[in-house]
Amino acid sequence: MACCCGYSEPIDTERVVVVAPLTMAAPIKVVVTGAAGQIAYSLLYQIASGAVFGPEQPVYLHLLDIAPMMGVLEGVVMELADCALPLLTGVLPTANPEEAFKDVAAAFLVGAMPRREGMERKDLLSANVRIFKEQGQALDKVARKDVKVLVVGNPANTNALICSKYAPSIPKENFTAMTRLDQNRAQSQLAAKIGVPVQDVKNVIIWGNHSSTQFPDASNALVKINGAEKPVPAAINDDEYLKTTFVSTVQKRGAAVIAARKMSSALSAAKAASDHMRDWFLGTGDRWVSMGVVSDGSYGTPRDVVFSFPVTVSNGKWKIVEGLTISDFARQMLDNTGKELAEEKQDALDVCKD
Ligand SMILES: NC(=O)C1=CN([C@@H]2O[C@H](COP(=O)(O)OP(=O)(O)OC[C@H]3O[C@@H](n4cnc5c(N)ncnc54)[C@H](O)[C@@H]3O)[C@@H](O)[C@H]2O)C=CC1
Ligand SMILES: O=C([O-])CC(=O)C(=O)O
Repeated sequence: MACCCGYSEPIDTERVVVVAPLTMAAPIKVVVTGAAGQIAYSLLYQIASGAVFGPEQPVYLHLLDIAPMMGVLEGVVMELADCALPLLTGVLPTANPEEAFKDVAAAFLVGAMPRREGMERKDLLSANVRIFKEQGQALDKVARKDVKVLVVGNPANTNALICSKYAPSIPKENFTAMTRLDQNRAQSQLAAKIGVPVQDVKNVIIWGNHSSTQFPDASNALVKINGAEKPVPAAINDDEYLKTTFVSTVQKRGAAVIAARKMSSALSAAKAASDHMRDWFLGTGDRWVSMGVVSDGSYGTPRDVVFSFPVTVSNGKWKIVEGLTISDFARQMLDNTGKELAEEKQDALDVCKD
């Protein structure tokens, strides 16, 4: 029950020095890498404004980038101050991973080279995977053991796997890769096709790799039409579309944005990163979301690669949705993306040997 001064309980002013309203939790430390880059420029505001960890959770932001970007990062720090955000209790800009990861509860690993037109994301592997080896080692040394790590930098699934491998003291379940942008793209395509608001479509799945082999799967998706829930395949009534145009549009959306913008998706990537981490911290209810997680072999997928599955989240723990029927078409798609992930893993391990 709130009392007249706005605090949740009456305060004994003899004993307590109040520096923040008692309804506020203690601040959590959150790191964003690649903090001087494109995605971070949209993401930082979302984190600091309360959209990710909730309107009652203050955050202390650790911003990591490489030494030559410290000047640019200074400008970002100025802008964060100029936002005058009540939940932002402090900012630490740094080029030192061990300083950046110290005691963090959440890590957005964005910093990595983006692809240019004509490249596949796995072409970034040799350049980027070493970053995730080094950052895994730093997380292992200094982060909280319950840190939730979201890898955004490409190739995201394999980078997340490598990061986890080099942070053996942190549970594997705490490392995830972002396929939420693909999920959001898929949901948006389906909503437009059916002619409903995007929030009325749910349970579309992204299986596998955040690459052009991913399988956007609408076979279990539901849509609300005139207040009643209906399977998406019945609402669209065009299996050929769902197996071809829908799949390839989502698979190639990143490349389409690069062709148009000459730079890769950033606004939508930041929104997806916020969605992913918010759902991981605050839960999903019975809604399914897609996350790249270390595979336990569910649905006949290769073990020990970071594979995107449908999950639900409660109490900060994700759980793979079980018992879905896999059609022959889906089987082929899952096998194909799983094979690519197994190959990427081998390539990444070879790079990390040096
Ligand atoms: N998983 C997904 O759905 C998506 C992933 N991406 C990927 O996210 C990554 C970042 O994209 P943008 O922000 O657009 O790139 P950007 O080039 O604008 O920014 C990247 C930043 O990372 C920094 N950086 C490089 N090495 C670093 C290191 N070792 N430690 C810390 N920072 C480092 C760079 O200096 C730069 O400031 C790319 O790999 C891109 O392909 C982009 C969109 C969606
Ligand atoms: O396409 C890219 O390189 C960036 C990305 O991962 C995406 O937009 O999905």
